[in-house]
Amino acid sequence: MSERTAEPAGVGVAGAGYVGLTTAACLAHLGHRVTCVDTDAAKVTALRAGQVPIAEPGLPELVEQGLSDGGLAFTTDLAALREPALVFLCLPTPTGDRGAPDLGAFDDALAQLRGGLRPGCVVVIKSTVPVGTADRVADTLGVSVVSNPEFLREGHAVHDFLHPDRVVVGARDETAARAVAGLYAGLDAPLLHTTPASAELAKYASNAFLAVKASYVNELAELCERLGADVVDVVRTMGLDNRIGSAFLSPGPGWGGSCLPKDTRALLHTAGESGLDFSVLADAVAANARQCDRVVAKVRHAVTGSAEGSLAGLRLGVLGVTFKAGTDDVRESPALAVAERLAAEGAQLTAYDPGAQADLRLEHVHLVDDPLLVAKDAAGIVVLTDWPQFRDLNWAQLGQLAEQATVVDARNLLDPGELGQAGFAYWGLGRR
Ligand SMILES: NC(=O)C1=CN([C@@H]2O[C@H](COP(=O)(O)OP(=O)(O)OC[C@H]3O[C@@H](n4cnc5c(N)ncnc54)[C@H](O)[C@@H]3O)[C@@H](O)[C@H]2O)C=CC1
Ligand SMILES: O=C(O)[C@H]1O[C@H](OP(=O)(O)OP(=O)(O)OC[C@H]2O[C@@H](n3ccc(=O)[nH]c3=O)[C@H](O)[C@@H]2O)[C@H](O)[C@@H](O)[C@@H]1O
Repeated sequence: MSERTAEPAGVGVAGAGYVGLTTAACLAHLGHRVTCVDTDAAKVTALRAGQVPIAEPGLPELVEQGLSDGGLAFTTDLAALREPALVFLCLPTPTGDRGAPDLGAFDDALAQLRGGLRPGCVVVIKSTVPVGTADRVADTLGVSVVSNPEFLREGHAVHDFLHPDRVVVGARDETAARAVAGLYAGLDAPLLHTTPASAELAKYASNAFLAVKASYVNELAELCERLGADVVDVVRTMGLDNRIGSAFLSPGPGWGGSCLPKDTRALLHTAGESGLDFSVLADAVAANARQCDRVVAKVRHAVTGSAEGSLAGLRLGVLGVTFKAGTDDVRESPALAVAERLAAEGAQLTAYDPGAQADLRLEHVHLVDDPLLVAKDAAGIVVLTDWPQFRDLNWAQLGQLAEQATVVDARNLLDPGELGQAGFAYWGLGRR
């Protein structure tokens, strides 16, 4: 169903990744005329043919719709951003030196846009960038700049863009703020007008808070194990308190992905530069590294029967390589971090992931397209990503194929009772 409500406006989008492509396709869906520019020629060619290179539900349909009704166009030519009244910057900001974001791609685009934007153009920063960037961009480009950070989750990108919990517009210029807010007029979401600095910091603060929450629950799971409590019951009890909320309370092999790790590093860097020892956040990051160690230790113990056992030469099956369920993204995947450590101890790893891209090749892991192959002759199976499909596998059959029916469920995804009935020794997190 079309959600065209606002006045059509010419919009340019620089970057056609998770955020840029979603922004472009969704704004076209909302009735705006959008030109999306990416320097990756192969990506642009594919997009022009309606091929969406990332796994995001609903995105291919919106791209197809935009291409066919003419509301959405793709190009490699940054000069196409001279015409639109609003230009979104959705460029990558990966980790650079000492945890600070690497703004190389972002600044390259700025250099190309300098002097080439139409008078009165508003530049909108959607990339996650350090506090002060909007003001710097305004000085560089000589136009109004609005900070409008994005909060979508991978795997839910279209849904989250069209149904956001909030839209934040950080601007010094009231007219520019109104122009950006107007783009979202068709959405039912609280709109916050802030300074650019507050909008920029709110983005980092949100991701960092999620990271702290996930690290808290991972440490809590360890405590549950030591005290003989069940973390599933403990977090269910916590989550029913509205002040805490039930989201982001599942223990796992650590939090990863393309954003939480880099954004926590960036915020720690910013805090450090300003002289603040943001120790709560630093501890959450350190706890995340320990979580990988814990899962590796648990696998060692479960599979060899001893905390000091050797994994050398043992075949292990791995379920999940993406950083979470519902995505094809393996950037900073905790599953791969654990796999790499297991491989370093000499284990031979065969992995299955329902979301991994067909051409994905991994250094330490043999990827297969059938979960049964993961179990074959395995000394143990390790669940590292929370794909719900793993619950529905024929575990009795997996148990028969395995040399040793042991499962380490590093996502607490499976039902221990059912696994027991299927003949497995079950090892979860925080629930022994
Ligand atoms: N991935 C996510 O879920 C979210 C990401 N963000 C932030 O959004 C920004 C973009 O992230 P992603 O979309 O994940 O990145 P991505 O890596 O998926 O996409 C970036 C795109 O920009 C293109 N590009 C690089 N340099 C360019 C240039 N000079 N001109 C035009 N295109 C260029 C690349 O070819 C690529 O297609 C980052 O700052 C990230 O922190 C914010 C919220 C969610
Ligand atoms: O800035 C970004 O890029 C985005 O980063 C995260 O989104 P995303 O990276 O898609 O991933 P999440 O769903 O937040 O999961 C992050 C990691 O935490 C882990 N996690 C999450 C929840 C939980 O209870 N336990 C847990 O271990 C996940 O498995 C995953 O490894 C934020 O949730 C988005 O709001 C934000 O826009």
